[in-house]
Amino acid sequence: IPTFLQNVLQNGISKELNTRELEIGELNFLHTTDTHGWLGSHINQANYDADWGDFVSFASSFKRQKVGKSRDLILIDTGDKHDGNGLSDATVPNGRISTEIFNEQDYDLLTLGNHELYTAENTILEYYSTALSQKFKDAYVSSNVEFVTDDGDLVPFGSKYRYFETHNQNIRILALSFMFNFQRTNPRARVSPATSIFQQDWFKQMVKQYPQDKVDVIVIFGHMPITDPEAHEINHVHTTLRKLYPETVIQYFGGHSHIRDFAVFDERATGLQSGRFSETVGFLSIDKIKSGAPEFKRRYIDFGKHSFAYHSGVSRQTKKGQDLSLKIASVRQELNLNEVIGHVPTSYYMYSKPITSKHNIYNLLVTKVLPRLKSDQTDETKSRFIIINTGSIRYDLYKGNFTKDTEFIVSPFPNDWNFVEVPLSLAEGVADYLNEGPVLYTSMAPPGARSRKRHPESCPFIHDPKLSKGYTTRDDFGCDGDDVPHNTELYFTVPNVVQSVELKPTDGVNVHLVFYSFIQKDILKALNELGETRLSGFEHFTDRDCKRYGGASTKELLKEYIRDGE
Ligand SMILES: Nc1nc2c(ncn2[C@@H]2O[C@H](COP(=O)(O)O)[C@@H](O)[C@H]2O)c(=O)[nH]1
Ligand SMILES: [Zn+2]
Ligand SMILES: [Zn+2]
Repeated sequence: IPTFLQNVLQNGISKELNTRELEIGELNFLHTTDTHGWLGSHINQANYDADWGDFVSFASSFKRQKVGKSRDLILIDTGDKHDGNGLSDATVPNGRISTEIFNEQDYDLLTLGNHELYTAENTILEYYSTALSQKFKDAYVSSNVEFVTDDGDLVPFGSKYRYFETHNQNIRILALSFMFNFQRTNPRARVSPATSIFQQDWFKQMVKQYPQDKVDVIVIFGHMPITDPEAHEINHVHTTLRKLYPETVIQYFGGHSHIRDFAVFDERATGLQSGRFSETVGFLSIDKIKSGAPEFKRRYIDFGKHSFAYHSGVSRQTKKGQDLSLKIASVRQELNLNEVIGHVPTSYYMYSKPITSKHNIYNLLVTKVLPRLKSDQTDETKSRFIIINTGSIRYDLYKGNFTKDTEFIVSPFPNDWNFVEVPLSLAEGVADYLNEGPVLYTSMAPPGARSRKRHPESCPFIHDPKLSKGYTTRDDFGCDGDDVPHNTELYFTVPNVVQSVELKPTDGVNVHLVFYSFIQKDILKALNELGETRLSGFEHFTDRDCKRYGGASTKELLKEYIRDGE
């Protein structure tokens, strides 16, 4: 048999033989988060070859074939539904068409992420098209985010909580949803710190109406990391809830940090997080709910046709799923997402290669792409430092066609360039300051860059020719969470910012410090802290000193670089 066929046979068979089962219990959950517009599958990664039509088919077939009528299933999503893929970002406003596709999934509980809060148009779209929709008006919960109406009134963003009984076993569920303490909302929304809601009247009333003896499971789902080494927000929430409901099973579903994660909070409470970009469907089951000794099982399902067929026992799509896949394909055509702009000669990675490697995407940007930036506002005779936050890059750049979709996938944010003229002695210290100092105002690194180090020991290194690269997740239950075993991928740490430096033989001592408007507050903070320690009689820089630099976005510069070839 030809080698390629041997590989397919081996891989296919080994995948079947090695796929870890879902341990179905009394109460079961499927969870997605941080999908960021990835509803059309991953063309460059076979592990994740399912689209949203496949996922809609899977949920329905899994519920019918595996969960059945004697047990219950709850579908949950925890936000961040655009910014990162052409299907969402190539429309105005972004998410206009992808929201309709996303909402075809029959979620029982859903909420928003911080990416629904950066711009007013996204917030308004999310509120009216999903939170208030006929389909989701009972399912949409946000306990600490409020919407600002046209008249300036603050109203709940969906329901503050949801109390319901499951369809088959009448398990009594009390659901609340929290956004992390996100402080960059646009004027059409307000986020209150999660723990502040415990003092609010509606919450006290809810506890009175639904005390412990009226609730079997509390579900806390939201755009908040399950593991939060810096702020411990979810742990503070758990401490208060456990005081109010000392015996009740509490199940958390988190998001935002883009990792597969599972945490044990206590003997009756666990938390699950299900990755990013439709690479994962999180599965969780709870058994012996009323026994006082509940049993939790978790699984991270590769968002792929093999996994969906394996776990549901059905390989054919439902009619609804099939129609949705056809719609996704036609929307991709309509938006020209397959239009080839150039060819990427080799892959460039965010995490899998060290920042010094020419196969690291940040290395590519600072050495080849950012120096192409041309200002349309000022001269370029001065030396210049161009600083970007690494979180502005969202995905590896794979060898092969660079399409219109690739632009949005790799660098979706608009990112205007600003600059400030500063002494060289300050400019040369800013990047190190931002990389070594505390997180100032903006989380600048890519999501998940910090959380990967949660468990000091990682899982045993796997390198098996029969397996493909993919997630090998270590969590509080160990290293068997992923449904398909994969070869270990290396992860190298990513700094908060990277910079390109162009020193020119000019007589002046001042240089141009160029940066994204998105991180202006952090840049000014760094400059002023450095100025105070390094320069006597130093006067603080302010927003007034920052000017528009103009020029093409990183997305445009990268496209031009690829189109022009090496
Ligand atoms: N340069 C920019 N970076 C941005 C922008 N919006 C977000 N980000 C970065 O993304 C992550 C947060 O992503 P999430 O999916 O986990 O919410 C964070 O690192 C931000 O720095 C932007 O407009 N420009
Ligand atoms: Zn996200
Ligand atoms: Zn987020």
